[in-house]
Amino acid sequence: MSSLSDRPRLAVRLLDERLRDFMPHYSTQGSAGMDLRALLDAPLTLAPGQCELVRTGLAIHIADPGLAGMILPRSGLGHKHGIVLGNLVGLIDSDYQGELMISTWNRGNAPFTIEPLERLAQYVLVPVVHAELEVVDAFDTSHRGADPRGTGQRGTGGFGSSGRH
Ligand SMILES: O=c1ccn([C@H]2C[C@H](O)[C@@H](COP(=O)(O)OP(=O)(O)OP(=O)(O)O)O2)c(=O)[nH]1
Ligand SMILES: [Mg+2]
Repeated sequence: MSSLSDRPRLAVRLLDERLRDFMPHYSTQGSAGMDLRALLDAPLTLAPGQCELVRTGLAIHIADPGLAGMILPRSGLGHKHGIVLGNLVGLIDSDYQGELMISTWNRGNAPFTIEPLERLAQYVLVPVVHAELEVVDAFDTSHRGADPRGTGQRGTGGFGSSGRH
């Protein structure tokens, strides 16, 4: 487990004073994400199929290109109420300095009301590796991997090429 001092320190701007009492945090020692709250002045009802961009009131400048942020749905809202993300996953660039916005989509079949400052989604910090693309004429043939039972070849097979069972 990383000690507090080992953790990357991210600069955060609070774009609304209400956030001062509602800073995102890891709710347990093992939490992967910090919940993001809906910065709303009044309850927002999303009709089935409706998608709205919801403010968080937070700008987080990650700065380190070896890191990125991800905005992910909360499983309870997604599974029980159909409240997920209009972009499915939000990817936050390390050089983004704007407000974190949550594209909130009611994919369910009943209206759902989001309350001001309700925890709406979660923010996960992830490592990123930048690649250099090198153009080649052909690839060495690829195999399924180190598993000795994996006798087949992958090659260009995909999209279910290995069957279902
Ligand atoms: O759910 C999201 C997704 C993105 N962003 C912000 C941060 C991110 O760094 C920026 C751009 O996101 P992305 O690259 O996914 O969107 P784009 O449509 O490619 O926009 P751009 O042309 O600005 O890159 O928008 C959010 O606030 N919430
Ligand atoms: Mg982009």
